[in-house]
Amino acid sequence: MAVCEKIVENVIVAKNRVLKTNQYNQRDCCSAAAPYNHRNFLSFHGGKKLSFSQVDHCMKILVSFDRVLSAPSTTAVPYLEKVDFMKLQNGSDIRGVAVAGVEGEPVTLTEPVTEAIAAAFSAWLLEMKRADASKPLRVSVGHDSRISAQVLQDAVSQGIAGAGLDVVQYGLASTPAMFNSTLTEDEAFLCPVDGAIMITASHLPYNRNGFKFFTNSGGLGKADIKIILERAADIYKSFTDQGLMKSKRKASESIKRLDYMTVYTSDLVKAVRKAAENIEKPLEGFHIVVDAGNGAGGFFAEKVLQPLGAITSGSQFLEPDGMFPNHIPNPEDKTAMKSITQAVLENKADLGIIFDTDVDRSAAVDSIGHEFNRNRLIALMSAIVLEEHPGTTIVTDSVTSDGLTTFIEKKLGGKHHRFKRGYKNVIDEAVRLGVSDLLFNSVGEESHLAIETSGHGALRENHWLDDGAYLMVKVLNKLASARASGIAGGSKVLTDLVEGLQEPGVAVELRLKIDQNHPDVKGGSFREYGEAVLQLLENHIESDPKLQKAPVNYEGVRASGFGGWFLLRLSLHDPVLPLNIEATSHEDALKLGLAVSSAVKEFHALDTSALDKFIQT
Ligand SMILES: O=P(O)(O)OC[C@H]1O[C@H](O)[C@H](O)[C@@H](O)[C@@H]1O
Repeated sequence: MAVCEKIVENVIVAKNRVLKTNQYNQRDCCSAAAPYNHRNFLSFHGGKKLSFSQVDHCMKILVSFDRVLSAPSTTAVPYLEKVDFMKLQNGSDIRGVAVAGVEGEPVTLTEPVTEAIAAAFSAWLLEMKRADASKPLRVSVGHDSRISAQVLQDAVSQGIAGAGLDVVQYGLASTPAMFNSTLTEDEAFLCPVDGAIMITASHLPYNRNGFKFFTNSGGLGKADIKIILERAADIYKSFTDQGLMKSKRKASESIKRLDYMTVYTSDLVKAVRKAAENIEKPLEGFHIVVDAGNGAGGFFAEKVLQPLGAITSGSQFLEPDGMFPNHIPNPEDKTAMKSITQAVLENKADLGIIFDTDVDRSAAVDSIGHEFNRNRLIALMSAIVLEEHPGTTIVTDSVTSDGLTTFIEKKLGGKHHRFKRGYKNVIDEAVRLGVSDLLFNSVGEESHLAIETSGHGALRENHWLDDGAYLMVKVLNKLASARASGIAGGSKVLTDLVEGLQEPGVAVELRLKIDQNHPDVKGGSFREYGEAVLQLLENHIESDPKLQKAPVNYEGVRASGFGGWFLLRLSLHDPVLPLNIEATSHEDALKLGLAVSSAVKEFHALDTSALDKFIQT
């Protein structure tokens, strides 16, 4: 165990160095949170995974070390570090670094920060629901498979309990299940809850984490997240040792734990059975492999597919592992798609299904290895939805292909509304189209599907819930109903649905970074700088007869030419201008790349190396 002694020594040195921030954890070393922090830290100390017995041995030493250090103070908490809460906003989510050890990425999502955010959400919820004191509001808390999940779950629970609300912990859960818990009517499961918090950073690396918030009206938007973070900053400043201990005590006395995923998964099972005229096992005999990428989606094989009769052997990476040792859990990721495709082919399966870490994104693979992700997933879902709702509008993100528009409009008879990037933007737009209320600036246009190339998708029939698992339920319904009506051939029915979709020979996304420290940007914002780049590009297009500006476009600059198109836009979150290019041939894609390159060359704070490299190949 010499290795443990060395590690413990390192941990103690590290803990001493960061004692100021760590005192939060050491207020009560006997709580569940303190040893868990160590387990978390130890398990991944130095980037190497230790065995369970090594971790246990180190834990014993460290817990006694904590006993010596912990001496609860009754004064204010001067050791809490200054935090820029607004930097934690990531569109309609909150994201930060929750695990130390990656160079240049200091921890921003500490436990006190997390507790303050949860307390701020609780205060926001109390106002929204205009709650009276007679019946405390309930908030459900779930998490994905990240290694920081337990620590943050404890801190979130303390924030909620400290604000006087009831906490219901679901443990490992999916993001859509958390939203669903605000809609489920089942008092035995303490549902519906008034608010839900999902602890996740989706497909981001292991050291990150974050929060998504829901009420029965859906996920919170940007404006509400801003309000919550502003309030969290005030709460954080006013923390006292006594107050923090009180919230911890309240949480330990009042937390309830429930297996809500059983309710959610049985809803999915019921949805497939209902579509199959109440056959108990409509997927009997189908061989379907699932790839959960070691995220939270492993439940789909055992709790959805198997009860429906499917064979799931060959499914992979179902067990949660927050280090994501096999591939990034993200259907947009090429390696991830290659992995599930290989699993389908090796197992001679009928279908493959892949999820991201928190199961709000998904994709599929047919029996011969064709991928249904990005434009092909949208085409497939559009075909399914347009059979049910002829003529309906399909709302998608901005990076969808021209071929998809032709497919939806000419082959399927629907309308393609290409909107902005961002799943929340896409869903909100689909809702806005359908609401017949002038106040919402509605156009009274029917839409049943809002979907992104990222694999996020929401259906009107499912409360506009952004749910990768429900998208796959629709795919399963199609498989089952085709067989019930005598069509053999397994997933060929799906492949046939997307026949005629024109696919580009070349499709790339190049991400051009804006250097915020460059003298050209200093003093201004990267957004302003990015807007200036886009403006100049637009002027270039107008003076170039070989390029045509897209007549309708909601973000960035999109133009057609050379048998293809490009879109340059500002990233939703980062100081980056993502450039998407699609063309029939590599030469044409290069011409499009060159057009962008020559337009933006004067912008010295824009790192065009990815584009330069593309052009040179
Ligand atoms: O604008 P980008 O940096 O390309 O990021 C855009 C993406 O950000 C997040 O991952 C959201 O979950 C996606 O809905 C969105 O499409």
